[in-house]
Parts: sequence; structure tokens; C-alpha cells
Amino acid sequence: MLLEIDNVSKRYPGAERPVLDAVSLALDAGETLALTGESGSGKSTLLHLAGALDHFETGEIRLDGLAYSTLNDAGRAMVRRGPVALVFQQFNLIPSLTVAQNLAFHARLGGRHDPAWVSHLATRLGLDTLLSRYPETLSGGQQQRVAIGRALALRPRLLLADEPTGNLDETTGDAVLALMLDLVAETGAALLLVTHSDRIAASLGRRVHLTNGAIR
Ligand SMILES: Nc1ncnc2c1ncn2[C@@H]1O[C@H](COP(=O)(O)OP(=O)(O)OP(=O)(O)O)[C@@H](O)[C@H]1O
Repeated sequence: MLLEIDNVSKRYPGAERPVLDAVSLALDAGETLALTGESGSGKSTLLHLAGALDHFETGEIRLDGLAYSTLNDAGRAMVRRGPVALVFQQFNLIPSLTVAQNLAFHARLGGRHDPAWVSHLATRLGLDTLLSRYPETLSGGQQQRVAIGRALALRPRLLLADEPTGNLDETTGDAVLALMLDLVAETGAALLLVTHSDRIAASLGRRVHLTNGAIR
């Protein structure tokens, strides 16, 4: 099993109820899973925990057997520069860097920049003619394609995507999602994707639904 979320609970400081209540979820290498649920049900929180971006109180999360509870801040940062990559609804590109520099940014930080692979990703994502442009000059769909390329530049084992097409119109969003699913299949990565859309959820291999912080 690639990702194992085992009985994880989390409560934000000062909150009355836990935001996640004994959640268990497992994802195999190469699997694609949609995480749905009402607004506030805890989807983003669970995705952030899977990306080692935040702490949980009880339970355990393992990625390829590596237990997150044993990691310090440096260890969690290593997870995010290696086996796990994230794509957000807000594209989060670095405004002062060109498309080419944004694509290579995380791979360079991780010390594993592979120019041939990044060039292949740029071509697959239709970014070849945009490489010297800056993010503010790109459309939303173009920006999200750069963000997907940047995430995949490190060949992650697990791609985490939080409403990745939430800021795009339906046609653009569908095209971006199709590209992301193609590239995930090509790289053999697993995908955990948060969405409000039943239609998008149906295009992934499996689906789980969160209700008030629990999978019921
Ligand atoms: N940093 C935080 N501190 C305190 N409470 C938080 C924090 N982040 C989220 N919450 C609360 O936790 C609950 C779940 O939030 P979360 O963002 O995980 O839900 P979600 O299912 O992703 O919602 P949406 O679909 O609206 O994005 C909400 O009640 C939210 O207010």
C-alpha cells in the first residue's frame, strides 16, 4: 500500500469538535481517488495531513511505510520535496519566475532536476511556446498546467490535488483534468483529488465521501 491513513483524528485549537474523526483510508500505487464532501467536512484538512503539511493528534499516516508521526519539520519537508507533490485551487506559481523556472523550481529545491523530463512535461502540457512568459501573463488554465508540471517534475509517488480545476471554466477544467489524469497514469503516480463535483469524482478510479470529518 502506498498511502495508509489509519484512524486519524485532528482537532484545531479551540474547536469544539474534531475536524477529522478516526478517518482511515488507503491508496495503492497508481490508484486515483476522489475525496468529496460538504463544505467544511474536512477534505482539505485530510489532504494537508496526507501531504505532511500539518499535524494530527491520534492515529498514523504512512507513505511507503514511512510513519509521519516519527517525522520532525525537516522530515516532513523532505516528504514534500520527494514522494509527495501538491496542486492547489489557487495555482501558487512564483510570480517573479518564468514558466520554465517555475516548472523546475521544486525539482531544483529537491536537488533532482531532470531537464529532459521537465522538457517532456512542458510538451505534454502544451507549454512549449510559453516557457519564457511570467505567470501573470497566462490564463488560469495555462497557470494550472504549469502548476501540474511543477508538481510532476519530481516524479512524485503521490499527487495531492485540492480542487485543481475549481478556478477554471468547465471546458478548460475538463481539459486540464484530462491532462493531469494522463500524466498521472504515465508516471504511475497515485492521485488523491478533492472535488465538489460528482462529475469529476466519477472520472477517477474510486471515491470516498467525508461527512463531518468521518468516512461513513
Ligand atoms: N487552520 C484552521 N484553524 C481552525 N479551523 C480550521 C482551520 N482550517 C480549517 N478549519 C476548520 O475545519 C473545518 C474543515 O475545513 P476544511 O477546509 O478541511 O474543509 P473542506 O471540506 O475542505 O471545505 P471546503 O469544501 O469548503 O473547502 C471547517 O470547519 C474549517 O472552518
